[in-house]
Amino acid sequence: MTALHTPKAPDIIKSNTIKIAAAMICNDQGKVLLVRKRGTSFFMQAGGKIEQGEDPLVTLERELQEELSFVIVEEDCRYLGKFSAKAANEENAMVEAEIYHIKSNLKVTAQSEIEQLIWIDPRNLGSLKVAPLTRKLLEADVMT
Ligand SMILES: Nc1nc2c([nH]c(=O)n2[C@H]2C[C@H](O)[C@@H](COP(=O)(O)OP(=O)(O)OP(=O)(O)O)O2)c(=O)[nH]1
Repeated sequence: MTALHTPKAPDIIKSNTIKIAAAMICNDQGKVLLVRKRGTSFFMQAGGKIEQGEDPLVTLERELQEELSFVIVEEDCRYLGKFSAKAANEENAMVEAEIYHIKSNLKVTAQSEIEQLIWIDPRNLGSLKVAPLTRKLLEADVMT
């Protein structure tokens, strides 16, 4: 009889990695836009899952359009890099994110799956419930 293979921690992490593209949208006052998706409690960056073989910027364009009716202006958008953290809304999963910095002073409105959006001061998160990836990026001050 063959023994059942019990996955070790790194296997679990590898098989439960959610790949996303997300935006760090900042305005001239140094505020950052965060969203809270319907039925969830964490505030996070707008964005979503990258489809198989998709260019992350194409993912981000689609997600920002869907979530905020926001159209990316190429010269205001800068790739910051790939970052990972524990996933916010799922047990035992990691999120691996392609992060883009976007400068914008446009008034945005929550669409479809977005229940709430807020502009926050990244130096003063207070007791706000912020997703681990977003907290990591804000604390690392990746925008500067
Ligand atoms: N957009 C986004 N998702 C994040 C962040 N941090 C984090 O853990 N996640 C997690 C939450 C979800 O488990 C997953 C994103 O899934 P989603 O459901 O929002 O993406 P989506 O709109 O493409 O989803 P779908 O309904 O089309 O499947 O990544 C973040 O900062 N931004």
